[in-house]
Amino acid sequence: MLSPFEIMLTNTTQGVALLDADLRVLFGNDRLSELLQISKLAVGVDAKTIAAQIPISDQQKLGLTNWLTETKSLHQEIMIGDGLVSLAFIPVGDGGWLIQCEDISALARLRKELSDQGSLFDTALDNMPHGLCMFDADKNLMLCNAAYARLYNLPEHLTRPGTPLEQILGHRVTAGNAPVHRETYFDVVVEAALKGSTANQNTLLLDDRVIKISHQPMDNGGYVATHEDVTEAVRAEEQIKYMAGHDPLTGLPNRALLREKIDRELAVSGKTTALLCLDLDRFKEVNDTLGHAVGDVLLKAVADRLTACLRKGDSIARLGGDEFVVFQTDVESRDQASALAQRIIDVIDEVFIIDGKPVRIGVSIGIAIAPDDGDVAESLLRHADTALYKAKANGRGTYCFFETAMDANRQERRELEILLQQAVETQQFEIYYQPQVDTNSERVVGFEALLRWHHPERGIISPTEFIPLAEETGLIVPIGEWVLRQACKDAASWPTDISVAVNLSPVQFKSQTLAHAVISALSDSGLSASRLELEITESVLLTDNDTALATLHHIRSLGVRIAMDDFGTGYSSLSYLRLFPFDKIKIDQSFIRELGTSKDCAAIVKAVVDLGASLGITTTAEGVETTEQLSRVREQGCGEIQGYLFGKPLPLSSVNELLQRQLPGLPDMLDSTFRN
Ligand SMILES: Nc1nc2c(ncn2[C@@H]2O[C@@H]3COP(=O)(O)O[C@H]4[C@@H](O)[C@H](n5cnc6c(=O)[nH]c(N)nc65)O[C@@H]4COP(=O)(O)O[C@H]3[C@H]2O)c(=O)[nH]1
Repeated sequence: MLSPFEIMLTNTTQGVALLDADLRVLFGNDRLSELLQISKLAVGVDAKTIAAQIPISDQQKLGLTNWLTETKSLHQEIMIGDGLVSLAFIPVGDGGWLIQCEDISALARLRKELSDQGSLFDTALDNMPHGLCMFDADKNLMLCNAAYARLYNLPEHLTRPGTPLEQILGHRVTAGNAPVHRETYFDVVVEAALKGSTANQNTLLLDDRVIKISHQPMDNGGYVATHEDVTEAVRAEEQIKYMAGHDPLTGLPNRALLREKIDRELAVSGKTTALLCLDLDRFKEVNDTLGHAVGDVLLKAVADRLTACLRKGDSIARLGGDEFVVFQTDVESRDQASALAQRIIDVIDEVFIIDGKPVRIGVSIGIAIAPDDGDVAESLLRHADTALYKAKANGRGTYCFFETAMDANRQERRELEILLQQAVETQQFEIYYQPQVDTNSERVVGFEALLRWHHPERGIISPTEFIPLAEETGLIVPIGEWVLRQACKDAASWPTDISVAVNLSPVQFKSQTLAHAVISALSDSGLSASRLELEITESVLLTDNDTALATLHHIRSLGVRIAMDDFGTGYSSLSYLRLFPFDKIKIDQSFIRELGTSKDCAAIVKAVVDLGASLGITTTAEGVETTEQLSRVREQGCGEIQGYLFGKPLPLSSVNELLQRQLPGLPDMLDSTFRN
């Protein structure tokens, strides 16, 4: 009969055995045999015999036997088969021993899981690109990862849990990577985090790095923080911001930044300020002839000279191309703005030496005064630009203040620009032809094509009004090509001894398509090249001389004649006669008008005619209106005449009519119908 004690030991889930002082079994339950995977325990068996049966390695067995020999209390975990058991050897009162064995496989699994998780967590933490640290409520380090240590170059002993924040900071101060404003950072941000406030901020370090630090309070009264080196991102952002507000070539602020500055200034100061809009004169010529690289160097040099003209508080910007703006603050009177404008004109007028070559440009300036001409950047800029337009029209190299009346003119010009664009699209043009007459025979030998714009509401608009605009906007290129094609087509239907003269704008020479347009107009119309005459003014040869001359030679080689128009009105008409073999000189009507009154004019006309004769060039007198002028130019020896006396510019239908009347053998067919 088993005692209650034996019943309890027999049925417990633990393996249990009682040994006497000689380590012989007094009692052992089946659970112990099961856990140790040995045969049932018999009373009196020696513990060492039992140990020898346990299926463990010999080394483990030896360890166990040694321990039994030493008879010391022991608590050990042993792997037996797939399971883990905990084995305890506990002394009991009379020198005997209690063996207690428990299956701890489940606990081991749990431990393993935990340890796996722990190492996973450690791996994740140490492989995080950002630094992470946790501090407790007493500002002692709880943990930090490798990135945190790397970020601040912390030695290993300062990354151990328990390290005070003060020590870490002390090291960082010495290493030169503490926050620049460390009092603010530690006293304000860290203290706030310890009091439970979330914080997120970029912190500038002494070594110029920017660290994005996020603090999150924890339940234990401490905080967890992530530290990320965002130096590159912040620098890139700063760079982008800088680029958005600056001109990359000169480094000057751009329009957007200047507008911001002006608006800020105007909103607070209430003082008089001046806005000067600058446009470089002849810059395009430099760019076209010397190349963009020289143009760029010139713009930088201009920026430097302009900057040197400014006082403290003034600002400058480049709006693009050759346009600059100067904002002059604290202007006591208009004179101060005038003085600055004149100073700028003078310094830009001085020769620039670029790549060892002298380069001369100039500058035109439009000035708007705030608050009189506008109290926001937008309107000031617009008005200064309007004044600039006027300054350029006044002859460049000057400055001009904005006046209210200018706005209306500008508006009108803008409207005309839109209308002109529409005119090109809907073909509102017509060519009128003005007869050119042989002085001796008084017979028509050709016609000059003169463009007319029929606007549906405004009626006929004069070419003197729209040609300059067409040149500025570049519309002269399609318009000019149309004139060329149409004039050749019309002339092809006239008698073969009648030629047609077409005006060419300097802008057309820049388009590179001019020679091709001439060839195609001739071949499409079937007009012989010798019946086409192209009239150019000396301004064609003023800029980019070589390209224009090459185009002219190309066109002349086709058999087309080239005439110099408005001769005498430019500065160097005579010198251009040496540059190119012109076929005709057209003496400007201003000389003809004064033939009767000015001796000088008569002398000039005579000299030009003689010069033409010696060079084998025909001379045409333009603007002959009276019989007196006719007899004088005839006396001087002009070969051809053009003017209201012989006929005003006529529509094509009237030209055909006129030509029909001019039958061979009849000297003067220009009757009054065509003269008025
Ligand atoms: N007072 C007076 N004037 C006379 C007399 N005889 C001719 N005229 C005018 O003088 C201008 C002569 O043409 P231009 O000097 O080439 O000057 C032309 C020319 O530079 C330009 N133009 C006209 N058509 C074209 C064109 O198709 N292309 C280009 N690029 N320019 C053109 O517009 C200018 C003005 O043309 P229009 O108004 O037709 O004015 C014409 C003509 O009508 C006269 O006896 N007395």
